[in-house]
Amino acid sequence: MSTTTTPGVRPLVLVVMDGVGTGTGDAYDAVAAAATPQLDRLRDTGIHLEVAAHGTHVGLSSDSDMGNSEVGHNTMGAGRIIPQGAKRVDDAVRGGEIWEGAWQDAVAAATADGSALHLIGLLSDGNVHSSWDHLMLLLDHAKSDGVTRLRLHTLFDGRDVEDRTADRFAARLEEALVERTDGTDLDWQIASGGGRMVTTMDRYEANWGVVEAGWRAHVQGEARPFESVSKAITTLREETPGISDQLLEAFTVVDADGEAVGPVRDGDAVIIFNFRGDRAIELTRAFVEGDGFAGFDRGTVPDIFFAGMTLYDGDTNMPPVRLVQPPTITDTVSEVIARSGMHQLAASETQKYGHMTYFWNGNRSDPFDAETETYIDIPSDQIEFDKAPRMKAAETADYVIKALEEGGYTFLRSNLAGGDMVGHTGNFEATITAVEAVDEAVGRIATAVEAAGGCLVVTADHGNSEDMVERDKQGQPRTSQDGTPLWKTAHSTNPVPLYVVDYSGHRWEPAEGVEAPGLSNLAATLLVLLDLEVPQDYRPALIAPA
Ligand SMILES: O=C(O)[C@@H](CO)OP(=O)(O)O
Ligand SMILES: [Mn+2]
Ligand SMILES: [Mn+2]
Repeated sequence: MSTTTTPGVRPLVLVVMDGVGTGTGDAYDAVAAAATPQLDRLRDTGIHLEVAAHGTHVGLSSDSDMGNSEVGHNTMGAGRIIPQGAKRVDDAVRGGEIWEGAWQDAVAAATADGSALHLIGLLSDGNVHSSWDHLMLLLDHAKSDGVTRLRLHTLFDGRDVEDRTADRFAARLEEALVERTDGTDLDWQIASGGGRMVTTMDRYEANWGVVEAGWRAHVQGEARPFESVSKAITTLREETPGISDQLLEAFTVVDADGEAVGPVRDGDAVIIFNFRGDRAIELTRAFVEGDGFAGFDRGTVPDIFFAGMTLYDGDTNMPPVRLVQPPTITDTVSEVIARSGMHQLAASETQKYGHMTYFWNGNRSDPFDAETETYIDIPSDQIEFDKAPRMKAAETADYVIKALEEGGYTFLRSNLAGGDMVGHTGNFEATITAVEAVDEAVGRIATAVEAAGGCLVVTADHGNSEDMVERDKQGQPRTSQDGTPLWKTAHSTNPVPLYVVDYSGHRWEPAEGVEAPGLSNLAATLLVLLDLEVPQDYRPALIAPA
C-alpha cells in the first residue's frame, strides 16, 4: 500500500489517451476494431461519461473545428474555456491590433532597399497550427503596405487536412499570388518547402535533423533544387508512389541558373505564421538564439528581423517579438494542487511531453513548485510511428506504476500517445495495434491504482483513431479511385470517454445538471476527487459524492 505525503488523501491517477475518441463503431473505427478488454472493464466498473473535446467546447471558433492536443490539454488543465488558436488571432485581426507593432517593424525591414519579407509556415486550412485565412490576410497587408519582395516557405500538411492535397494547396497559393501581383511589379514567389514531418516542424526536440532540413531549404536555399513547387511535388510523388504529404522531402526553388530564388539574407524580415507553438518553436530558436544554440550547425546566421504569429513559449518568452499577444492562463489545476502541497508526477513520451506539462499548465514549461513536482520525459522512437505502433505505452505505464508502488505522489498524470500519433499515419491496422497497447497500459495502471487504494480517471484530449476515413458532407466514407478507403490522418470532432473508478471506497455518481459536459469540466472533477476547493470561475465537476 502506498504512503502519500498528504495524509488521508489517496493517490489520484489521470491517464490521457491521446486521440482516442468515441466513434460510431463502424468499419473505420480503430478503437472499436481493437480488443480493449481493459477499457471495457473500466466502463463496467466505474462512472462512464462522454465529454465534448472539439470546437467551442475547447475555445475554437466553431463546432466544425476538430479538437487538438494544444487546446485539449490547455482546456483540461485550465478548467475553463479559453479563446484559442485561430480564434485568438481572429480576434486580433478583428480589433486590428495584429497590424500594429511587430507587423509594422517587419514591413519597415522588408521594404528597405533590396530586402524581402519571408513567410514560413504550414500551408493548410486545418486550423490546428496555421490558418489559410491568416496567410491570405498577411499577403493582403503586405501588398497594401508596399512589400515588393516576398518569399513563401511552405510546409505541406497531410495531417490536419486530407492527405495528398499538397498539390491543390500549392496551386491555390500560386493563384493567390497571381491575383495580388498580376499587372504590378511585385516580386512575390514560393521559395522552398517540404512535408511537415521531415521539414522544420519537429517538436519537443525529438529530432533536430527535421529543423535542420528546413533551415537548409528555407534559409540557406540549399535543399534539393526544383524549378517550381508543383514540379517538386510531382517529382517526389513519382519517386515514392503513395507518399504522404507530411513526408515530402525538403526542397528549394531555383531559377534558370540554378540559383535559389529566396534564401534569407541579412536585412530581411522573417515571420512564422503558425499560431501553435509546439512545432514552431525550434525553427524560431534557430533564428533568434545566439551562440549558445545547440540544435544543429546553422552556419552563418543571417541578421534579420524575426517575428512569430504569437508567443510559442511563455517561459523563455519565445519569440521575443510576435504579431499577436497570447492569452494568459492562470490558476490551472496543477497550480491549485501545487498550492495545496500535494506532490505531482507528470509522465509522457517525448511526442506528448509538452502536452502534459506546458499545455496542461496553461503554456508554462516549469513546474509551479519544483520541490513537489516531477516531470518524466520518455524518449519517443525516431521512426514513422506506424512502424512501431505500440510506441512507449508500456514504458509510460512502468513509470506511473513504479511511482504508485513507491508512494509519495498524490496526483499522477500521464499521456499515452499511440492512438493519436499512429492515427495520423492513416494506417488502420497499425492504429488498432496502437489502441491495443494503450488499452494494456491502462489496464496495468488500473491494477496498480487498485493495489494502492487510489482513484483512476481515464479520458482523451480529442478524437482521431476512432474515425480513420475521410467522409463526404453526409458522413459517408469516401474511397480512392481504386475503391479502397480514403484513409484519414486528421483528428475528429467526436466526443471522448471519461472513466472514473475509485478503488478507495469513496462512492461517486455523475453530477446532475451540468450543461454541455466537456474537457473544461475535468479540472474541477479532479479537484473534487482530491477534496480540494474548486476555483470559482472553473466549469463544474462532473461527479458528486453518492
Ligand atoms: O501532430 C500535431 O502537431 C497535431 C496535428 O497537427 O496533433 P496533436 O494536436 O495531437 O499534437
Ligand atoms: Mn492529442
Ligand atoms: Mn494529433
